[in-house]
Amino acid sequence: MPPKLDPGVNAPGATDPGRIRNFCIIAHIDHGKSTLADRMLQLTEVVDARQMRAQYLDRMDIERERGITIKSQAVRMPWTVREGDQRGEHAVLNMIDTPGHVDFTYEVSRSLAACEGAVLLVDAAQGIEAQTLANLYLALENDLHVIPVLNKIDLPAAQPEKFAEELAHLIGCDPDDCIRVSGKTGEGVPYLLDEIVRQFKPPVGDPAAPARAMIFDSVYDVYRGVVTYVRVIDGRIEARDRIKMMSTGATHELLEIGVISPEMQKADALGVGEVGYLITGVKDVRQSRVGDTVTNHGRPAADALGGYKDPKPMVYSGLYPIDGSDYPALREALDKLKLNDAALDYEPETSGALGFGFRCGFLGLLHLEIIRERLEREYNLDLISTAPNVVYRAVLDDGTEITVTNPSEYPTGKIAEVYEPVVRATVLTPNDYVGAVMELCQGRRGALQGMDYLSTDRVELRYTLPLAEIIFDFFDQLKSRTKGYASLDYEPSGEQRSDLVKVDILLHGEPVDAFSAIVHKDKAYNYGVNIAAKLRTLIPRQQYEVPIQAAIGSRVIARETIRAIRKDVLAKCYGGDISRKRKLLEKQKEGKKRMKMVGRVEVPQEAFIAALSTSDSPSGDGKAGKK
Ligand SMILES: Nc1nc2c(ncn2[C@@H]2O[C@H](COP(=O)(O)OP(=O)(O)OP(=O)(O)O)[C@@H](O)[C@H]2O)c(=O)[nH]1
Repeated sequence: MPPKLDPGVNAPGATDPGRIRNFCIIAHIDHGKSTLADRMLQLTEVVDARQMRAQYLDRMDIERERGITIKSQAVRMPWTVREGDQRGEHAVLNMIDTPGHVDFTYEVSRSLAACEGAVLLVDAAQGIEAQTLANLYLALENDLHVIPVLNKIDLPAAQPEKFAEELAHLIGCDPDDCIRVSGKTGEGVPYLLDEIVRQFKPPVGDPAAPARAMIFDSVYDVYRGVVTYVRVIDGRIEARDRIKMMSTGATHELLEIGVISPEMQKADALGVGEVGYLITGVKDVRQSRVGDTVTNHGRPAADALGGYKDPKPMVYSGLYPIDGSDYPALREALDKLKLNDAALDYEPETSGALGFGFRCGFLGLLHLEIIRERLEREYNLDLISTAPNVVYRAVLDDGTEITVTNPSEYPTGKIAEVYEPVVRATVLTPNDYVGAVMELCQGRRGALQGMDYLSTDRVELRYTLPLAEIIFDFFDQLKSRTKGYASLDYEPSGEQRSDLVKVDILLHGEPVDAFSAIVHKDKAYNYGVNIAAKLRTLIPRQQYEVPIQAAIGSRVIARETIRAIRKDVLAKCYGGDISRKRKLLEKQKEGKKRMKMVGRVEVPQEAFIAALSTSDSPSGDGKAGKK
């Protein structure tokens, strides 16, 4: 690829900040962010038509297949204004791609903090959705200038006039200020690039001050170690500097710095307002954390930039290899994934039912799914994951506080108070489904905080909901009750005191740790009945009667019984050859090996997998599984 960077005034490290525009594109999922980014890469000639492939910036296979962006990237694009009074002006655009999913809100907020402007992209056939709003609020909180853009105007179903009204109403501008584009055909995109130069402010910073750069992403590369993406706020970072991470004080030798356009290109320095990458040879993204400030070791800045937060897992789940001998392989795979994922947290745990595994912490359900899929796909592991749970804080009678990340470790008795995490959720729905949405949220212990009409047929509902109630099938339920029209976004919003209990499931009097769940008192009965009924259909009959009980402490709340059978494999075999009998007995023994012994009960591993893999949630409104 020929370098497209102007070696003169626009060279990295020598660029006048006045020419730079740092921006991001924010949009609801599927509103066409990646497609628009592709068109921009092409129009600015950073990628030529021959090399263009769809979603150029989404590098991970899983991302490409699912069409979602997980990791943000930054691309430097030269652009010469084509029209208007600034015609002919050379600019350097840094497009910072932000992840689109709620699990990664913190990463989104850091990417936004690296920009001066945001292109708010809305599908002209769909209109505003929940994530459009959530992202807009985040952009406004970060003081970004917002350019409203309606995308997909080439679609016959597009209604740009209608949605321009809605969008203008939302951000308080004139409907004519909404730029209309098609990321697919490229229509309107050059004009949008011109407007980016015109409307967004160039970065400001003190070139003479000690260097300060904010990390907005860091990724692990097998060949190069950790690649850290930064935006320089003040001063200058030179290729041979020794740098210091301000949150930990760790120092590193710089091996390389440069910009992405759209592949890595080495540079001598990065100056005020510039966006680029650093490589130091560290092998673990934890040493180069999103939100941290990089400064010069020899001449350090006095204060770090604000906004740094440690990533905190919100959802926990146990991951167990189906084949116990894969345990070391699972450990190795997790160690590798951790290098690239500062938010992944795990520690070994043992389950009576599932054997050796790991308790893993994730940012949310999508994060869990991605990690699980990568483990299965990239490392060839077959895994069972236990039902995800949130983190509870329990205060005991004697005032001790404990954090519970695993329901089976929930203390029995002596609990004074329990707190569970809550989220602030925004649901956008057409008018007709308001009732259905409210019913769902109420059923999940939601508290209505407010309701606004965005237009005559679109309503924004704001709820606080326990996180535990939405991590299972809330989104699926929302979609099915609104025929797919409602959209959801949420963000953590502290914790609340709740009436929670632990429900244990006992097989033949022995608790099965993998099925313990912490649920609201009112839903405990449903959960118990559902799981007991499901297990009854999944566990084969044994030589003796096996009770399945659901219990809170020592109080049994539900019971099912697996009736006894007496299977005499030799029954049909009277007389005859002894070797035939032996063969039958051997065969029976083989079959028994595949069972797991849980206490005195033999449970086929498939029963666990089946019982854990349905969408039935501890919120208790799922139906018992059928065989
Ligand atoms: N007709 C038409 N389709 C478009 C246009 N832009 C995007 N699409 C289609 O819309 C779908 C979603 O586009 P993406 O670019 O993947 O959307 P995205 O916002 O990046 O999605 P996420 O990365 O999942 O957030 C794809 O099938 C695109 O082909 C457009 O201007 N016109």
